[in-house]
Amino acid sequence: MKEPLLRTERLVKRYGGLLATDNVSIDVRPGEIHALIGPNGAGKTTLVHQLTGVVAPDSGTIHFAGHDITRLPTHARVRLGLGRSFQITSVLREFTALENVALAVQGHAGHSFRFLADARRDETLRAPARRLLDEVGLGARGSVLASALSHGEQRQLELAMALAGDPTVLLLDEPMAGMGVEESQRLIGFLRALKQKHAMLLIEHDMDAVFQLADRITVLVYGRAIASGTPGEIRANAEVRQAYLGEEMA
Ligand SMILES: Nc1ncnc2c1ncn2[C@@H]1O[C@H](COP(=O)(O)OP(=O)(O)OP(=O)(O)O)[C@@H](O)[C@H]1O
Repeated sequence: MKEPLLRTERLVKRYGGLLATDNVSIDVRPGEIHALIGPNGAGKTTLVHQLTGVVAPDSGTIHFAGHDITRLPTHARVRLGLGRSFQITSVLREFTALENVALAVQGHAGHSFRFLADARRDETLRAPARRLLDEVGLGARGSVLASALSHGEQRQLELAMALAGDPTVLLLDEPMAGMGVEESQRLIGFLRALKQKHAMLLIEHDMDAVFQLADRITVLVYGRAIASGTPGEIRANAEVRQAYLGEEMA
């Protein structure tokens, strides 16, 4: 079995008397999509916030790429290759898709001395930005203003912007939210193609997408990881069916 890239050990986060994450140990290995599922309030967002450095755990550790990152600030984690997409990326609506990705490439390359206007024209930024747009299926939409993209396309754009940092692990927070069936299916195809280069921790409520995409699934209920395994194992797990999946997967 491959060594994990990202690993938490017994992560605990309390809010007053509530255990939002209760000794959660989870890992992400090279080439895989590991999905984290569970009912509302199970602690998924709290776990991701601890991984990104937004929330400090009360106890437990987080290791990434050979480093103990438990107390590192967010930007240091990003620099090590821990990326995040959705719900934080700031797409500039009045810039084109290509310009947005070029700016993300610039941001990750640390060219902060350049002016914004330059970044939009700079071929050394636009060339990798074009490749990233191709990778997420937006190659033909580079010259379209971000504000004119469909909801699904904006999600693809955010994904391209997250990939600009070439993350070894990508945290995806509900990427399918608000998407129609066709858009979700397209995104599933792109994510599947990307996972060899960018392992992923996927938080998603759309169980069809989860069971299509995940190599492994961990189920969180009341802050506790009650089961972890392949999609087949999770589907067959009596405790999971009772606590969460219910009739949905019957
Ligand atoms: N800042 C906070 N202060 C107090 N309680 C919080 C805070 N953040 C989260 N909680 C509580 O911790 C628990 C876990 O919440 P969290 O948002 O992590 O769950 P979730 O699995 O992401 O839910 P959802 O699927 O609805 O996004 C919930 O009971 C929530 O009310």
